[in-house]
Amino acid sequence: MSQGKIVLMACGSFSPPTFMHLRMFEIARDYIHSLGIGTIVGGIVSPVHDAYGKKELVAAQHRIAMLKLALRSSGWIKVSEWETQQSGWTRTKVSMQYHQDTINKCLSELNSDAPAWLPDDVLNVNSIDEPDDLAAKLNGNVEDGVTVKLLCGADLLESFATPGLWAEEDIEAIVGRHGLVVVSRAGSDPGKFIYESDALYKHRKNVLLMTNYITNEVSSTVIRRLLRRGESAKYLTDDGVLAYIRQYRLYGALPCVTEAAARYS
Ligand SMILES: Nc1ncnc2c1ncn2[C@@H]1O[C@H](COP(=O)(O)OP(=O)(O)OP(=O)(O)O)[C@@H](O)[C@H]1O
Ligand SMILES: O=C(O)c1ccc[n+]([C@@H]2O[C@H](COP(=O)([O-])O)[C@@H](O)[C@H]2O)c1
Repeated sequence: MSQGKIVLMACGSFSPPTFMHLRMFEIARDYIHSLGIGTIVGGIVSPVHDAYGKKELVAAQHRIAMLKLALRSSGWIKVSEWETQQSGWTRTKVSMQYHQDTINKCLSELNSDAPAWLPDDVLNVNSIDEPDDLAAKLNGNVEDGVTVKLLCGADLLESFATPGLWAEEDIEAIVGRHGLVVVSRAGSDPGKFIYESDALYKHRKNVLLMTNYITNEVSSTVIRRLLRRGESAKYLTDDGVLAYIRQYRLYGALPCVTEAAARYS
């Protein structure tokens, strides 16, 4: 059944962004399209505030600049600076609600200012109703407007069980009111995790699980490790991101030994 217009939102550190962070948007869009369970009208990457205080979290201005470099060829995924501009860390539920409310305000009020993070197609949302959506709307199965769903990897889903990290009522609201789209690695079992959580099990219709069969062990940790050892991180993230890291000397990156050798040989 169609779930109407969807904007996928990924939250995290993105320190630095990897190809996998962005690849998961493409995987999710294809999957949702192929099942005919909604129309993806945009994607938003929302880097966390500096106050989140995770190890090796470089300043938001750098993480935003790197994300923009990595996304310069994307027509549908935008970076939202909103979380990083607040006075402190914002819980994910609050951020999702803010982005959803702002999108729907832009859609309903012709003269409202569109924020820079608004994906281009969102404003065409009323003109791209698909037959399935129209039918579902007529049957009262789909609400007008856009729903922001949380796009995440299985590790973020599993962090829901870390004692004291997420508030129970926030998990309930994120899964119940918005919905989750989880990209997991072959071999991990997020279905079991959902089964074992009362809140997730209750709203399991709102959790879409996708297995990414293309090996995807690339993480920010891996890139940082390679860089501080002076090894090549090429093809794990955008060349522009790597050039930016070197320009601003982030993550203790050493000059890449093999690249330098190739240049002078
Ligand atoms: N290889 C991957 N496959 C699927 N999802 C991923 C992958 N890497 C990161 N993600 C997801 O991207 C989002 C942002 O993650 P985050 O910024 O913590 O990246 P990370 O690479 O895991 O970082 P770090 O290595 O610094 O912990 C999370 O939802 C996370 O689950
Ligand atoms: O909203 C919450 O309660 C909450 C609790 C823990 C983590 N989060 C979010 O989850 C993301 C975790 O990012 P990372 O890099 O630690 O995997 C980051 O965007 C946090 O704001 C959110």
